[in-house]
Amino acid sequence: MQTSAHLSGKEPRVVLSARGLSKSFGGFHAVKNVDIDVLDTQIHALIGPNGAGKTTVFNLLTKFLQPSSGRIELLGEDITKTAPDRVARKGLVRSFQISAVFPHLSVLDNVRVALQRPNGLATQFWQPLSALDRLNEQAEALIDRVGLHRERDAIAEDLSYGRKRVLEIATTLALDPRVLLLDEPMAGMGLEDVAMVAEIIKSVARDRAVLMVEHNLKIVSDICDHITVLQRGEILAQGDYATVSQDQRVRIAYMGTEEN
Ligand SMILES: Nc1ncnc2c1ncn2[C@@H]1O[C@H](COP(=O)(O)OP(=O)(O)OP(=O)(O)O)[C@@H](O)[C@H]1O
Repeated sequence: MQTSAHLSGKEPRVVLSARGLSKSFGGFHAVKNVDIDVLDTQIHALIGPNGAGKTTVFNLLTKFLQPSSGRIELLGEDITKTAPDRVARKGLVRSFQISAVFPHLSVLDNVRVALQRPNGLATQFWQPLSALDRLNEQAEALIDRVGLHRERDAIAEDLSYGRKRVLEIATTLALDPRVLLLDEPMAGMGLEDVAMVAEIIKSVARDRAVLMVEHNLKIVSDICDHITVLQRGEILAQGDYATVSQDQRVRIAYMGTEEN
């Protein structure tokens, strides 16, 4: 796939990297010696069978878990020992599950509340929602960007599952992350919502990096520039889809067959 950076002839730079990342739970090595580079303007997929260590890698990168060993850098800065809230403020943001959306607020109000944070209004949460009116223009632009304009005034809990996930992505984008981590963003969606979210992810990756855990290989092949395959906590293969899908070890480990 041609990213905007490729088209402009500029090599995308590494914005998030890990070296020798490992995590043990008791004597069990859930993640072993993982090296990963996430590049700006690229969509990077983390795939692998159940229990491969994908969620643990996400938790390590966002510092929800402290690594047993290894080093993590965000925008060239060592964040190995940085607390998760500071990592988020530095621009590495994970899209949370639907619980992050306020169910009784409208789509517009959810986005306006999310926009408070980058605008330094976080301590004014107790004020009436009308205090957020100056964020309306920005909120409308974000709502348009993710294609929720028709649902602008709908109450979040009345949205379909797919639209709730889109709203969740919008509230995460309100923080303007440099690196966006998405955990199975299309899980449980119908085909129409999958196609829409794929387009949203491609669009948001034009000016940031996206790292996503994804089980659906069709989605991975359609939108991801780079793929890291994990198995039993270790990297089995890395590269573009053509490279990893031709790898015999990936075929056996991930698909359980050398065929296809
Ligand atoms: N807190 C924990 N304590 C003990 N073992 C854990 C813990 N968290 C994860 N594990 C184990 O580490 C391994 C990797 O789990 P992880 O959830 O990272 O895999 P995954 O690739 O995300 O799997 P799935 O696709 O099923 O979500 C699994 O064997 C899991 O049981």
